[in-house]
Amino acid sequence: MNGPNPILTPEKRGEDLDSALRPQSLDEFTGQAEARANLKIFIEAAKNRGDALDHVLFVGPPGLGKTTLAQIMAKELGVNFRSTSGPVIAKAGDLAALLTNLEERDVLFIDEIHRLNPAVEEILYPAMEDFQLDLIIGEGPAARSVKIDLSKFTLVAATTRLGLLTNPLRDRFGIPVRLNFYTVDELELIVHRGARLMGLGMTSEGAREIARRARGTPRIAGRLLRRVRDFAEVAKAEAVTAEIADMALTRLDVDSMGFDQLDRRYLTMIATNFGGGPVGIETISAGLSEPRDAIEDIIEPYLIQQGFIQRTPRGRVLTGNAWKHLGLNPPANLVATQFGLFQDEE
Ligand SMILES: Nc1ncnc2c1ncn2[C@@H]1O[C@H](COP(=O)(O)OP(=O)(O)OP(=O)(O)O)[C@@H](O)[C@H]1O
Ligand SMILES: [Mg+2]
Repeated sequence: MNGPNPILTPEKRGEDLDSALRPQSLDEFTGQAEARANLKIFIEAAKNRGDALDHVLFVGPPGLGKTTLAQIMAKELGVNFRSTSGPVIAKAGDLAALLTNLEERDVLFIDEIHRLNPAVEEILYPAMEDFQLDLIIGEGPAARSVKIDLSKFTLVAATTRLGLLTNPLRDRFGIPVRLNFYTVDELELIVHRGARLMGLGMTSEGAREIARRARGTPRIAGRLLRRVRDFAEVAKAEAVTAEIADMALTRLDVDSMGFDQLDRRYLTMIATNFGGGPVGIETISAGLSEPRDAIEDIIEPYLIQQGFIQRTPRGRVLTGNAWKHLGLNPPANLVATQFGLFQDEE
């Protein structure tokens, strides 16, 4: 198999599957403590003032809970939740239709806002700032501009790539929120909660094993949990033990670090074809036959966070951790610099 394993990628596929485990309130939401604490205060304050919450931008890798938090915010604010995504809004008129249908203080969620068409983005600026639409009606000499007042709404947007947002758009969000990979402890709680909701027996060791191998991502934890449940059921086990979890995850090709086949192909290719790097992203993309976006959005953030690769101006470089994990010998110059052999020899 060449492409990413659908169970293991943090990309959203079969979102309906995920939604059963989706937390429904800020208190039910595990992890992201800082973001949660801040949001709680801003929501409380907006509610007390009877005002719309300032616009919120969620930034972070796929599957960390951006959509979930956006839904929770509408619930906690007690307002309607309307949802769309950047690539779906083809023309300015599509966005205008959405905006004019919003009620006072509603939440409009725009996923993948970095993929908004520039003509659409133009009409979003005055909508966000002055709650007004500036529309051009008609074409040529008959064209005229009209202004339409909008309800005071809250735009909640999500992106995996802050760097792809234009500055004027980025500046219009009063509340930027960065989501980080979850700790193993947090994922363990999420696995326990998921197991409880599924009516599945779970030992702490079993939950820990799944949590350790979920790539810091609740969406992956949820998917691994479902597959582990299948194994547990077939084995007629009362509860998921570390052994059952390990057996299931090993079968799914999730290694001890939680890396899947694609992660390992990425690391192995840089090691064996490029001597550990530096190697450019385009070269990696061609070598793996995977789009550059997918590599930058899905594979690399976790490898960087775990200290397996570094992004340098000249390209990606494997660290000592990566060589060790692959069971390969790093080239001599890396040994010298990263393992501090020169100092040792003195
Ligand atoms: N803190 C959490 N606690 C428990 N489950 C969570 C948490 N965050 C996310 N999840 C689970 O992970 C799934 C994915 O979350 P969500 O769809 O919100 O991610 P996302 O950041 O919007 O991803 P994408 O960038 O791909 O849109 C949810 O369906 C939910 O079941
Ligand atoms: Mg989402």
